[in-house]
Amino acid sequence: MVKNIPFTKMHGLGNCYIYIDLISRPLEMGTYAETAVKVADQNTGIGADGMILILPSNKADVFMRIFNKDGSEAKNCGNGLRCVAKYAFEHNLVKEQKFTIETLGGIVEAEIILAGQHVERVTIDMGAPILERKNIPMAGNPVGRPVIKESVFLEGKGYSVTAVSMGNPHALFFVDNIEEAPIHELGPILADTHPLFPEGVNVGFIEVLTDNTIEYRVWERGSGITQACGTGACAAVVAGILENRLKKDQNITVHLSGGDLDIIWSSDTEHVLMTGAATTICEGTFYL
Ligand SMILES: N[C@H](CCC[C@H](N)C(=O)O)C(=O)O
Repeated sequence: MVKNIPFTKMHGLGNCYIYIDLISRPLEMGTYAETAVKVADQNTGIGADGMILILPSNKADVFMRIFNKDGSEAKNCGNGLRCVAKYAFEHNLVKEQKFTIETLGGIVEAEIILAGQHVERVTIDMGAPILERKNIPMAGNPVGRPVIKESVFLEGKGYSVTAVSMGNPHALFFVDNIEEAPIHELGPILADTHPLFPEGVNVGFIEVLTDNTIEYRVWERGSGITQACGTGACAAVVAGILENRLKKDQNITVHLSGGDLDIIWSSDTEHVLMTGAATTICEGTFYL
């Protein structure tokens, strides 16, 4: 029996997902991973980088679950959090401009920034980055230490990598020219099945432009190259600070293919704050 599933397609700087509100309209959808693959397909589905579910939570105001294009579930999604926040506020799932969102990677705080009555931007307090090797997770030793500018040998070439988790894993490579970043060489081999990252990894490349602006590009675990990655932008700023290329407590503008994010790593709280746009593209019904 075909099921009609209402959805909202939204994007954060071009990183688009199919959002399904299971608070306003609880419904049985079968396996989420299979549905994510189906709706994300640009030929036989709606077309997106994945699917995001908005669910009730008993720990926060709402619960976000995020599935990549390949059906794999991630523990966090920065662009998704800003869009969930916008959706929840605009659909009266929350009453205040500040509220909490549960993710599999922990609970974050969202703050809606209004322009008149319009939700223009959203700030997410992403919490503290996770730096211990074993918690990225990344293979090798010492398990209890951060991975900063570690030499790795991949596909016959030497690279220097810093690893950061924002609830989901990121491998960060600094390059002199973002246009020449080896994204097609390293993305496919590292993102999903490399033994160095037992749960896969989002592969990010950064060019530092000034002491408060960087360019960032990404090959995402489970989705490939996307226009933007919010957790990746946060991880890139953290890696830049760990490598003494950027400074804490300073707003860093991250230029992504789809637009800019403002990121600060606060030394007071050790939390990373991410601010940026969230945009609704369309609403509709798909048939499952
Ligand atoms: N591909 C990521 C999830 C989506 C993250 C990204 N789209 C963001 O905005 O943070 C992973 O498997 O960890």
